[in-house]
Amino acid sequence: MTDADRFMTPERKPEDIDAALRPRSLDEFVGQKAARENLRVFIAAAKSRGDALDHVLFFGPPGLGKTTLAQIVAREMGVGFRATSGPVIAKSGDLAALLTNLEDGDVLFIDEIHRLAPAVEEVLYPAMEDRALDLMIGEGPSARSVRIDLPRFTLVGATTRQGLLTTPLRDRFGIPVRLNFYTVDELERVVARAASLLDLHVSGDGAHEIARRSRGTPRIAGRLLRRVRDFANVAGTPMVDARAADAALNRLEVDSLGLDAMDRRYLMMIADIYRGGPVGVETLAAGLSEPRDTIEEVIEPYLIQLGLIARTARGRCLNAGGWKHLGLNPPADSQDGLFD
Ligand SMILES: Nc1ncnc2c1ncn2[C@@H]1O[C@H](COP(=O)(O)OP(=O)(O)OP(=O)(O)O)[C@@H](O)[C@H]1O
Ligand SMILES: [Mg+2]
Repeated sequence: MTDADRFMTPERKPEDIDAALRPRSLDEFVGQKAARENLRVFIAAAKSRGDALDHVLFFGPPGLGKTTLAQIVAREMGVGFRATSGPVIAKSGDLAALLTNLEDGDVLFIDEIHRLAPAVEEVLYPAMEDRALDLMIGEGPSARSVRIDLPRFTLVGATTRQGLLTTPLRDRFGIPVRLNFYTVDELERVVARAASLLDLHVSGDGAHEIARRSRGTPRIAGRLLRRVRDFANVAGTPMVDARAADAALNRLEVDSLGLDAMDRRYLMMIADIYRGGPVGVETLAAGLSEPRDTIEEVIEPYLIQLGLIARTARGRCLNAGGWKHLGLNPPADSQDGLFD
């Protein structure tokens, strides 16, 4: 199974017709309370000064609302929104063109900002710091550098890999915002809101069931809700309650913790072949035929959040909760159980 086939991956898929469910204001945005309240203050302050908002960096696992918040920032500031992404900007000239075409106050959103080419990144430094562009005119001995002033703008960067950002780039963001996995309560509200937008009747316990199996991720909650709706439509169920949701999610092979077949294969590999670990991530990647990045960015964060596995210096280990979830006992000589 490749990642593209995974139903529970928090990564974007074409079928997530996200736009309809995307909250459009800070008030509609559920969860991430600290981030939301801080943004509200910074936006109000910038507006009262008549200034552009300082540059913002959103980082955290896929599907938690980085792009959504970037759009909200522009809307709340009442400015234009231009979007691009790191790998798309091939040459420094492309970025220069984007920057010079901004209108006063605009938000420039760069998704996957950790994937900017180094030469392109160099252009961003003076742009972010001094609102200026340093261009080289001519070649050889007659070459000279000219400085062009840029309109005021806010750079909003998003990344799932904050650790891969270079220090000079990271330091130029005045407002770094970490997004965390959502609580079940918060996801219940995400599900209820999405259900009403989709005109679907979901009971409180139905929303709870979907929420607790959504891997802490609103994108997955939206996706599960759509699939549950399909089952409900075909079965003619007028109201999705916990039983209907549970039946649909079981058919999708999403287990009681929201783990799918890929997660269980990952856990089983550590349990079965490596007796609970430690085992290196490269070894797991080879064994599962998955890229290391997918394992580290997509599979592991939620398993760690649930306390099923631990990342240690010597490799990945299954915790007592991981053994329990698999319905297995750790081997008698295992060190595990000591650490959780
Ligand atoms: N706080 C929230 N409340 C309600 N819905 C949300 C919230 N955050 C995200 N969503 C929904 O989840 C989906 C994914 O959000 P978004 O695209 O912003 O994630 P992302 O962090 O940018 O993901 P990626 O890293 O893959 O780009 C969207 O459909 C959005 O409607
Ligand atoms: Mg995004």
